[in-house]
Amino acid sequence: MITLKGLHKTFNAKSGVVKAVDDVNIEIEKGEIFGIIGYSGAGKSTLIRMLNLLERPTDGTVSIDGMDLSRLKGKELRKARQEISMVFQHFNLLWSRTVKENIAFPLEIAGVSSTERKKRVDELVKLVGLEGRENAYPSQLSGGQKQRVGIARALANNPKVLLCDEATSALDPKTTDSILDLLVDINKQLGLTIVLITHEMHVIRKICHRVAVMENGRIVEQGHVLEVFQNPKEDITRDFVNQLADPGDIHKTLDHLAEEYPEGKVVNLTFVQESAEKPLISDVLRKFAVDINILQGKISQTQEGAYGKLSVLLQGEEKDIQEAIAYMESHHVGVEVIQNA
Ligand SMILES: Nc1ncnc2c1ncn2[C@@H]1O[C@H](COP(=O)(O)OP(=O)(O)OP(=O)(O)O)[C@@H](O)[C@H]1O
Repeated sequence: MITLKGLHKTFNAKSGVVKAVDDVNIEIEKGEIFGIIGYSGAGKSTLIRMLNLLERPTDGTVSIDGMDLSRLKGKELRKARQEISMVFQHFNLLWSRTVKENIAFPLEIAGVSSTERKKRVDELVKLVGLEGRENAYPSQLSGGQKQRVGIARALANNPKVLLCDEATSALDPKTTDSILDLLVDINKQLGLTIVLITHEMHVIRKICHRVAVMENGRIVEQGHVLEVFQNPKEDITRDFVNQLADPGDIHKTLDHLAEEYPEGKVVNLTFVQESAEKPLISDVLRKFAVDINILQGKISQTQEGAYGKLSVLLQGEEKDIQEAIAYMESHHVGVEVIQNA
């Protein structure tokens, strides 16, 4: 549905030429939630702004449903843009307008009659869960409610694509989750294609079907979320995946264990889908002469199934440990020896 081909954007800054986006090629399917993750300065904002031509590519094409946006100008471009809406990190609401007046704004611009507008605003208020707050001003709303207004406004003209520019970065974790749940609901109910940019792997884990990792303007890795989580190829991707493990004091624990059990092996196990739901640890304990000490673990859901990470200390003869590791690998569990004491 969305095809980005050979996309480049260079800026002539005072400090010299900046390649903000460098040869990006992505194909996004209809109805999919596609996430682009990267650190600050990676080029995410520039890339997402090229999807609705807020930023014009220096080179390459952006096509939506086969239509090359980069060729459109004036009226045609404005019309095409109605199909590609955007939600912003800092909401970008009109502070002197109430919730319903903010949501009605894009309908006014599109020339929708006042009766139709009222009907549509009522639907949207319900859709985003803002009943009872219609007449409030943005300053009277919580961050999550403000973003709900932003989402309702973005959906007003029935777009085909919703672009989310760090839509939850200004929100606390609980509110972030409620907004992410809302985006999943909308994606399912309306079959809307969602493209989001973020620096948080939690956002990718919770709602995306596929992910692209961006570094220095380039997409260095992309794929289905669970595949990328289980088998990250690039160092930067591994760093992002490790955000999910919440290591806390794990390094201190590892040092301590290394001293106490010099014959042990600390390993990170990664489980996805079915392997996350099987009693693998008890199987290993039954079949092999090893002891397992669980150091930390977490299991969470993605759009495509369960994803679990477990750090354990394996103790026993080297041969038995190796056999246990081979057994786990043969059951589609990722095994990474993180410390060879
Ligand atoms: N209008 C501009 N003029 C000059 N340089 C720019 C411009 N916009 C972006 N850049 C540069 O392009 C690079 C990518 O910026 P971009 O904002 O797209 O990254 P990002 O991944 O979205 O980071 P952040 O989350 O911090 O916004 C940076 O080096 C930035 O300084």
